[in-house]
Amino acid sequence: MTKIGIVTISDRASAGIYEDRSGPAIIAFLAETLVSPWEPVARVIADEQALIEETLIDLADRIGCALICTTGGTGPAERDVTPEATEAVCRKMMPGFGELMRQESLKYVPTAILSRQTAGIRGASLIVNLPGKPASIRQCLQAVFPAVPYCVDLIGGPRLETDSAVCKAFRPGA
Ligand SMILES: Nc1ncnc2c1ncn2[C@@H]1O[C@H](COP(=O)(O)OP(=O)(O)OP(=O)(O)O)[C@@H](O)[C@H]1O
Ligand SMILES: Nc1nc2c(c(=O)[nH]1)N[C@H]1C(S)=C(S)[C@@H](COP(=O)(O)O)O[C@H]1N2
Repeated sequence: MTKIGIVTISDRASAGIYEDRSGPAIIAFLAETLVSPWEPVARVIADEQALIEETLIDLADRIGCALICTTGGTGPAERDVTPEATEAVCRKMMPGFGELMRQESLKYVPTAILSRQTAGIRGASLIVNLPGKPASIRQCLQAVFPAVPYCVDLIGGPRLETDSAVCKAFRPGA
């Protein structure tokens, strides 16, 4: 069964100060979008670079997640280090994901440019950063998801199938 990692990176959600709503929003989006069998592996952690790196490595190398979505820690504040952790564990960066997500987010909030969200490849795992705000999840994933299944194909991951009424995955030549 295809495993998908969901990592909420928030000091306050991980301390129980507020309930994590962004991790569940990622799971809800994937449940609506994917028709091939998959299983979420969710983690809620603090904004600590070493811990983020450890979690991403565990989900990619030990659990074997085809896709890992993070939420939170992408902004300019001192403790926002998710993009640094992502870059540290990835062999290849995929800057187009961040570019498209910021462009799309700008339709909703003028602060979209404050997110340094990016994406990258570690082994056969695609890691995608999302902002922390629960509402940003759908806005960002809807924009990039058409390219996700083909990206996962190209890195040797499992074949992800989407419900074309919700998200039309694009595979060149298919
Ligand atoms: N995982 C989440 N679940 C629910 N609400 C969230 C989550 N992450 C962020 N928010 C909301 O968005 C607001 C702004 O998020 P902010 O960028 O401060 O989050 P963060 O950096 O992920 O969290 P923290 O500062 O606790 O580490 C928060 O005050 C909260 O209302
Ligand atoms: N779609 C969308 N993108 C968004 C936002 C949002 O509400 N919706 N918030 C912005 C804000 S206010 C910040 S500070 C940055 C970084 O958020 P993070 O540190 O929680 O990841 O994401 C930005 N991108």
